[in-house]
Amino acid sequence: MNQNELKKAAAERAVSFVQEGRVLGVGTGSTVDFFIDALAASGKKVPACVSSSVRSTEHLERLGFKVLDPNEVDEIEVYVDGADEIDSGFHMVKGGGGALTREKILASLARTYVCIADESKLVPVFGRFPLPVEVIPMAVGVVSRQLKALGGEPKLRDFTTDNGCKILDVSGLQITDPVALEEKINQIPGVVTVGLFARRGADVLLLATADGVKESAAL
Ligand SMILES: O=C[C@H](O)[C@H](O)[C@H](O)COP(=O)(O)O
Repeated sequence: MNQNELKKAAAERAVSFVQEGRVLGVGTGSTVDFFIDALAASGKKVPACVSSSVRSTEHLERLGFKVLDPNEVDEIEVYVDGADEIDSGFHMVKGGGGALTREKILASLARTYVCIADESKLVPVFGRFPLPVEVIPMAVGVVSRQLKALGGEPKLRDFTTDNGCKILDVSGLQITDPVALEEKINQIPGVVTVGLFARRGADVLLLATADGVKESAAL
């Protein structure tokens, strides 16, 4: 199976976690695109979704789903999203698609976070994928200097987020304590969100491997 087939397999398995009659949280990315298609094909009755990006909202609406503003929702039963890297503690690096801030907001509203990924995303230690940091545009310079002081090499992505902000992709960081680093980077003035999801990681991991989709729950 190639990587897209694995992503699709994980996405299709996630449909079984969707609770009919409850608002569903939907993340962003190529794996989530497969999930949205699989959900539509399943015929499951979802009264409404909340989405972490314009891209996913448009995809959902095209397939006939109602999408609510998160301000209209107090809690999401299940949130389905992908990851760029995930470790054995179900912490994640996210933001390859630039949707990290809205993803973190939806994750905070969710009772159950279901992460869907192919096996290449499971890592012993974060760092292979550059860490995305969403930044207020006028703070790109100052935040870059602070990230360099932490040992990182920030690179400005040629991209503007749905929130009108910029993204610094930071390589070279030693991410041995994801919870501590998430807090530290979030405290830099000008940072909107760091793409480390450590304080609130996933609850369920659906990891697609050559031997099938492996399902595990956080301890
Ligand atoms: O901003 C995007 C998200 O964090 C995605 O969940 C992440 O980049 C994984 O994307 P993909 O499913 O395309 O590998």
